[in-house]
Amino acid sequence: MITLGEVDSHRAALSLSESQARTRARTEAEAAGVVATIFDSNLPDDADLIVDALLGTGLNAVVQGTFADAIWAMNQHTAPVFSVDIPSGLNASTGQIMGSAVNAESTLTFIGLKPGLITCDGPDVCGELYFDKLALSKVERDAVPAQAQRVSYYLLTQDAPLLMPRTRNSHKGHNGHALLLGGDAGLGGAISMAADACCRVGAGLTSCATRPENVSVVLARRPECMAAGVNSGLEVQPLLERATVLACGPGLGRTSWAELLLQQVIQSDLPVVLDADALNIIASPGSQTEFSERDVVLTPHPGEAARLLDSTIADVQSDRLAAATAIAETYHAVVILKGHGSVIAGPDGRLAICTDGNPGMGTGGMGDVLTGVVAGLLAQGLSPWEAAVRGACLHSAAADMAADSDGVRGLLATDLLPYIRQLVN
Ligand SMILES: NC(=O)C1=CN([C@@H]2O[C@H](COP(=O)(O)OP(=O)(O)OC[C@H]3O[C@@H](n4cnc5c(N)ncnc54)[C@H](OP(=O)(O)O)[C@@H]3O)[C@@H](O)[C@H]2O)[C@@H](O)CC1
Ligand SMILES: Nc1ncnc2c1ncn2[C@@H]1O[C@H](COP(=O)(O)OP(=O)(O)O)[C@@H](O)[C@H]1O
Repeated sequence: MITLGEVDSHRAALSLSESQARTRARTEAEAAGVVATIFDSNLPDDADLIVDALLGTGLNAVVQGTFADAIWAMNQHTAPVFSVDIPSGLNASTGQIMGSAVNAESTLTFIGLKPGLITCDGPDVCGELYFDKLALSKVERDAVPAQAQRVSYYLLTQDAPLLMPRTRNSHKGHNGHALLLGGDAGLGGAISMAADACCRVGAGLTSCATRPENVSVVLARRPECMAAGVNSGLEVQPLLERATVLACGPGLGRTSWAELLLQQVIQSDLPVVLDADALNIIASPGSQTEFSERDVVLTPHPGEAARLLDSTIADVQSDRLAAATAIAETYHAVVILKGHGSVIAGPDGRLAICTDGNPGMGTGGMGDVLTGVVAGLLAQGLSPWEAAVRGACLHSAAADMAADSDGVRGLLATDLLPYIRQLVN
């Protein structure tokens, strides 16, 4: 770990402007023994550490000119780069690289953890992240309102377990009955994985409504799950009457069969998780656009989020917090905007960013497992916000454990299941 003391003793400074603040910074650096030179496209070959204090949290435009040259030079140099507050070129609010950004070995950020450090491209460029609240008092720090709460499985379980222990006298009826709907032709795996995850997170009973040809797929994978083949809304009705929580979307497809199932789900007043094609269908013109009287969790990936907002994936990724908030407000639902640094947004404006997870999760079926996890947590009585925050962290932390055990590449959605079970206990 690089400490500030070590940094002070190294010769590394860039001087690009003569503004008052920079002049003062340079004066103080020189007083501390730093040799200041005008940047001329080259950095000293013999530097053994580069301190990047070039651009800060106010950056809101693409990096150009000498600044871009300096970032390029730092990234080409063999010495490790230590970024002060934020890697230059990274947008502190959104985590977007503004044209180019420093690839830091480590970043020491001050006073507050900037959302851009933990979502989108932030984790890729900030390296090891350290935090210092400086010498500010709590009153001074509280004067800078936090944009979002950082959440992780570790942080959530520091003082209490993720889920309350069960009473000895509890039975399956106390742990909820989740009904999962989806699994069009050829997509039976999606609903089957969601159901398995729902069972493993601890739902008392798990049922599926799927295409008749997928019933055997679900039962072969998880005989504890009850699977019904459905062709019409009438066949869904009795299943809805037995359920306490719904989830709809994994492998649902976009046929009239899918619309028929979703219609039954929308008409119910049970708590619900909507994912994948259920989101694509509600995003289409003339569909249901808000759920103000109901407990609803929407779990879009950036592609689905773009459809919900009638926007583009690039727009969603350019400000993930704003996109998640816009969906939460429009649909009056809790939203998990998936991807690295999943953003959880509530219709009341609450925001959290999950810092668990790894790129091994970029494989088909991972989101289907998350749907089952969140449904299983709702079934056990968590509020939509708690189910979304705890579900996202539990899912990603399980993926981290699986990746720690056998590596990132080749990680499969079903590899998470034994770890999910460990983490809920
Ligand atoms: N075994 C099974 O049965 C499985 C069944 N499945 C079922 O298949 C159905 C179709 O689902 P789907 O998500 O593959 O299709 P779709 O909504 O068009 O999304 C793709 C678009 O989204 C984007 N995108 C995604 N993530 C992103 C990110 N992090 N960051 C940025 N962009 C991201 C991506 O953008 P790109 O970057 O590629 O342009 C692409 O355009 C659905 O019912 C599902 O349940 C799957 O679950 C797999 C296993
Ligand atoms: N690089 C990454 N880092 C952390 N989490 C990731 C990463 N890539 C994907 N994920 C997670 O994996 C899941 C993928 O969901 P989704 O795209 O809906 O998959 P699918 O539709 O195949 O089931 C989400 O929970 C997402 O947050």
